[in-house]
Amino acid sequence: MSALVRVDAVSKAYRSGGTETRVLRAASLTLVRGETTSLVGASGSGKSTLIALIAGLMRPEAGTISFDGQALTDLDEMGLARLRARRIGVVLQKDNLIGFLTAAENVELAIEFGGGDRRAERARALLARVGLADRADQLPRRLSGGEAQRVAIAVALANDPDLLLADEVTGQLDSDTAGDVMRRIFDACRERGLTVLFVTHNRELAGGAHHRLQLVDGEVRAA
Ligand SMILES: Nc1ncnc2c1ncn2[C@@H]1O[C@H](COP(=O)(O)OP(=O)(O)OP(=O)(O)O)[C@@H](O)[C@H]1O
Repeated sequence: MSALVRVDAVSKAYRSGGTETRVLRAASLTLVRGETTSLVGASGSGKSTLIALIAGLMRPEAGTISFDGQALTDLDEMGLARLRARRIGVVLQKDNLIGFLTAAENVELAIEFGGGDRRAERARALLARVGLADRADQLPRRLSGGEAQRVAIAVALANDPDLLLADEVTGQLDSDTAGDVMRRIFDACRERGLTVLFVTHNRELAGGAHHRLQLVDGEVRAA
């Protein structure tokens, strides 16, 4: 069991006005290479904060996060952006797509950021993989919620990342569509050796992961 990501004793608080909200207190976790990990926790418990820290979109106040042996604190903003573009796919609850670009163009842009070639061809192949070959030329507003999230998965997988971070990707979907979206994520994990961390409020979906974690009082525990 080798670790792709190690989060060690990470703390984070938000300050706005004169008040401080302490969200994470010495939170630690390991993401095992090629395996899925689910993260549950009450609303406001810090799940999105933890995802943002692992994605390098935010920095912790204390503690360390390492990705494939590299400490994120050793990277500057450009280094973090490059790491995200090439090795980490992120899918959020909604609004993952650029509204004035078609599904295919959204995927092509991600491939371009990652420095990839054969963009049009690869974008269509990725969309076909998530069952959307016939929706490639649609703008996001013409897609259903489930279709838009599947395009977002294609975007996140565009550069064949090592890690997929999925923050409540199925939160707004009915349970059949949610199951379908998660199945596609699990398939990618199996087929490509992708490592996945996904946040969900759905206990059944959480139970399908190799490893199950929960956030309680700012700490990560086994669920
Ligand atoms: N930018 C911010 N400024 C101030 N407080 C914030 C900020 N972002 C989040 N918070 C607060 O930090 C806490 C944790 O937020 P976070 O979004 O990480 O929780 P969550 O577990 O993902 O919640 P949910 O399940 O509702 O999405 C909440 O109390 C939230 O109000």
